[in-house]
Amino acid sequence: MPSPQQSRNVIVTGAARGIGKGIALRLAEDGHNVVVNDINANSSALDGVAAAIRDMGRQSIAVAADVTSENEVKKLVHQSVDELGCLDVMVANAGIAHVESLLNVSLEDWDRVMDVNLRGVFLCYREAARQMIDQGNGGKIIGAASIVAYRPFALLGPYSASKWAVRGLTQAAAMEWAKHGITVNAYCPGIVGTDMWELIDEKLAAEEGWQKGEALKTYSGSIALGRVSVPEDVASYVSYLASSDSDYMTGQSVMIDGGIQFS
Ligand SMILES: NC(=O)C1=CN([C@@H]2O[C@H](COP(=O)(O)OP(=O)(O)OC[C@H]3O[C@@H](n4cnc5c(N)ncnc54)[C@H](O)[C@@H]3O)[C@@H](O)[C@H]2O)C=CC1
Ligand SMILES: CC(=O)C(C)=O
Repeated sequence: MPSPQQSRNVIVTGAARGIGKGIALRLAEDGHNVVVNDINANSSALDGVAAAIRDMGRQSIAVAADVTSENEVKKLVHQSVDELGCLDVMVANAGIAHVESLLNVSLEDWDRVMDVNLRGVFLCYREAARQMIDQGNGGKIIGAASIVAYRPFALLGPYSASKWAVRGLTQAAAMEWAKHGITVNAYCPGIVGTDMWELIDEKLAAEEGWQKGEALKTYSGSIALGRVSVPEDVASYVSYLASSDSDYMTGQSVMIDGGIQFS
């Protein structure tokens, strides 16, 4: 008989909306205390997520921080530990998309995507690991990759490269931190109906001369299970990664895409 899950203290970045919000609410339902983070621009939405978690009887605070800033990520971790007592699980979810032909991608856009999707994940992984190693009880570090970490989408070149790199970073971190009892895994969603896909659809339409909605329809045609994903699909898998049921799993980036990619 499996033992009941113990309550853990968790940080979820990019949690004001979309997949991050879905993960934060699911982990709170699982009985965990959740610090929710997002960049400043989303602070009232973020406050709403923290309030919803407190309404479930868990502890939660909203901490605005830009994951690309070393100082702000350090403060996010310290503030979370001050509030909750320790950190058991880090979910480095924040990410941005950029749709453009590689021939036209500027260095500024390249850097912006890499800064949020790779540097941001690295900073969250590293600061969480430092805290967990100090605590001496292990921990769980979880990052946002994507199916494009296995097979890129054309016109999402820098984004695909950043997610491919998150997969590599996740493997390296798993190798280095296993001796501290820390597992490191990533989730690879497919096509999730969030604001990010609204933007991708709009930009792909502009690049390809398509109608609004056509890109989403075209790409979602390849989903074996026949529907676009919702944040809760991804959150169920992250719930497993945050639980003791996944204790023997590390360094993996697993697709949760309804059957788009088959590796
Ligand atoms: N929507 C999809 O189909 C897929 C999404 N993903 C990944 O899942 C993660 C979440 O995606 P969605 O919820 O769809 O995106 P979203 O765009 O709906 O939400 C992302 C959140 O991250 C926040 N954020 C952006 N930059 C930040 C920064 N510098 N610091 C802190 N927060 C920041 C945004 O304000 C936003 O609230 C991303 O890493 C994304 O790349 C992966 C595969 C598919
Ligand atoms: C946004 C994203 O990662 C995909 C594959 O849609």
